[in-house]
Amino acid sequence: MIQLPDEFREKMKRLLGAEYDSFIESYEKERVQGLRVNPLKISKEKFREISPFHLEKIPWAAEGYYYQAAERPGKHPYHEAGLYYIQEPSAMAVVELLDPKPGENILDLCAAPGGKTTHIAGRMQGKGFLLSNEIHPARARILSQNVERLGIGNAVVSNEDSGSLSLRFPGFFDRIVVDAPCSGEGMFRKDETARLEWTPEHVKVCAARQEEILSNAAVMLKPGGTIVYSTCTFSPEENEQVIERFLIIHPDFSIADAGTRPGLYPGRPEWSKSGMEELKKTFRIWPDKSEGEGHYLAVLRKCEDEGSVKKQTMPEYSSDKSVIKEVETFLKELLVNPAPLLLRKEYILFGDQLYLIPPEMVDFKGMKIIRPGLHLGTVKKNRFEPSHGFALFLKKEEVYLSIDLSADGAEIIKYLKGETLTGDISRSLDNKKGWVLVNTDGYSIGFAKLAGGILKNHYPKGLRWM
Ligand SMILES: C[S@@+](CC[C@H](N)C(=O)[O-])C[C@H]1O[C@@H](n2cnc3c(N)ncnc32)[C@H](O)[C@@H]1O
Repeated sequence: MIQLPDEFREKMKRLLGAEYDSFIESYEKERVQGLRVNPLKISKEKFREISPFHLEKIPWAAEGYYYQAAERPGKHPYHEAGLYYIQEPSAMAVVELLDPKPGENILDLCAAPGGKTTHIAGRMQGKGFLLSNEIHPARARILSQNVERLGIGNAVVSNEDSGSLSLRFPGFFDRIVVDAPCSGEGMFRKDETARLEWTPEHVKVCAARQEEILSNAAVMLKPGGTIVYSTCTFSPEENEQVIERFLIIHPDFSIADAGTRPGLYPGRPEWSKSGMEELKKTFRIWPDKSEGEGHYLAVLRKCEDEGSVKKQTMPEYSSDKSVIKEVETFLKELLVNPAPLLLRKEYILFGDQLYLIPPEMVDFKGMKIIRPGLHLGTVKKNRFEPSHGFALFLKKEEVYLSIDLSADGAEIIKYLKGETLTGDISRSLDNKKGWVLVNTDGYSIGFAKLAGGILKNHYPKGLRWM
């Protein structure tokens, strides 16, 4: 049995009373593993058909499945093609409750490594604007890689603190996720560091930080908008008590009634300071009652009549004619139907890197931005080189030149290792030349460049399999 902090055990015993034995026994069970299908790439029905894994439905998550730990889906070509995201099952409840819609402005405030962001983007279907923010620079880069891997084109990845963002985006977002940094008691089965770092003082520090982040989120929400607050911890100080204080300080907010959900249990008013009955409408996932590690969730709604929303200024899009001509020529050569992208004019150049930013993104001068939108590629002298992210965004049927490698074959492994592709594969493209979209079982995974019958591998060096 794993070693739990003594004070944690005592506290949970005090809180749970008769329910304690069952709770503590759950630490003797194996942790459960989940993956979430990425609808930007594949439908869940199709994925079930082609999946080499033994999948079982997660009751509270439309795109979520349990898999067997020994199957290691993180090491499969489908993972590199962004067909799914590996995510702890209870964490999938957050976006279910958020219920994002195509066309909305959505903020994921504490977003790395990207579980909620990739889930939200799947629901948005490429329409609307997703700002995905992470305070720690190294974690923000991992988040950006996951946005790329899942082929997301309408997200901006930023590296800001919540206070700075709130000055920039007052009343701007329809929905916000605050998946707050917490003491991680729900991670104890899988994460030794969370067990070692846990102290009652750490719980208090987390609670103060959560209140600050949630207050900043409140500023950025439109009247009538929704925040989902969540943690992966059990302590009432970071859950019911944070929501209780938030509602007292923000009378323009209330807890939304999200009904009942399979596997989700009511919040505990008796663990708040005032016994606030409304807290019953928040949710808990318990590791002994549901097949998940544990979570707390609250859906908060801002009332409708909050005065006018500040008008935002738009960014200065790149107007460099030679760059735009270069990329437009490239898109016409690559794409069967380039019109939808050619109509877009929201180009931004970061050095020699060209991005197409979501049209709703406001002026971001002075902000720390890791990924300002869809990364189209690098502007070189008299030519344009497409990015890996653009390959993952595209679909096989959208391009003139493509090859398809079986996920079970040797060629895909060669490609993922960065080797040059020769023989039958390049011959299948006759004497053509140019950028070729590489697919695995029909799903885009990267680019190669065809010249003289040889396909030069453009799978990024940093991602290559050893
Ligand atoms: C629970 S994790 C987020 C997990 C993520 N939402 C996902 O689904 O993959 C909390 C995140 O908050 C970040 N964080 C830490 N301190 C913060 C602060 N003061 N303000 C905002 N975010 C913070 C952490 O770096 C961490 O990435």
